[in-house]
Amino acid sequence: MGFIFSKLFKGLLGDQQMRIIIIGLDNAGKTTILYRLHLDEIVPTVPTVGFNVETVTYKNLKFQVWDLGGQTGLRPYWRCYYQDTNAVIFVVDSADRERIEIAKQELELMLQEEELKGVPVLVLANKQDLPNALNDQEICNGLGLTAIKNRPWSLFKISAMNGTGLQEAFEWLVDTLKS
Ligand SMILES: Nc1nc2c(ncn2[C@@H]2O[C@H](COP(=O)(O)OP(=O)(O)OP(=O)(O)O)[C@@H](O)[C@H]2O)c(=O)[nH]1
Ligand SMILES: [Mg+2]
Repeated sequence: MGFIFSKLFKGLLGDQQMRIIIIGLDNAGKTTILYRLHLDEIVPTVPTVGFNVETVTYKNLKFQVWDLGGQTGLRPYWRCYYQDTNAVIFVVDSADRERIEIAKQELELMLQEEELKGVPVLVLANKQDLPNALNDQEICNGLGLTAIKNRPWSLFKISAMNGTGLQEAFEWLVDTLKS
């Protein structure tokens, strides 16, 4: 009985690969975040054309994490990756004050997608190490986050560059996916 239970438990948690996609405007820091999660390292990046995908293991859970290119011409292709997605990480460059409205529009488009109905969204306000970074209240207002009622969501201030906040944010996501 115990063995069966432990196998079942492992099947539910240990062997299951959750699919996560990371989206957001170009230069937000998505690829930097992916490799922070995967290797706990800063890797030099170039703008992503297409995607990067890595398996991230955290607390006995395996995540297949897809990092999608965020340049204007690539954003229409995000929806090609939405099927069977368990969670979305939406990354914002907190110092990019000029484009917060564009980020909001892209977020809204994503939230309307039928394939992502009810899927949790983790919003990462990245680049908090920069002096002119918007704070969480400003990001929350800028993206209109309080209007999101039909899914779990949360906002975390992070810096992929120095690693602050990312673990706490990912912890929220894991707890949300487990519950
Ligand atoms: N200061 C600072 N710079 C960062 C941070 N995260 C990423 N960057 C830098 O921002 C630039 C863009 O990072 P990427 O990870 O390539 O951005 P991206 O969102 O993947 O961009 P696309 O692939 O074009 O969509 C790089 O020069 C990173 O080193 C951060 O937390 N702080
Ligand atoms: Mg990239």
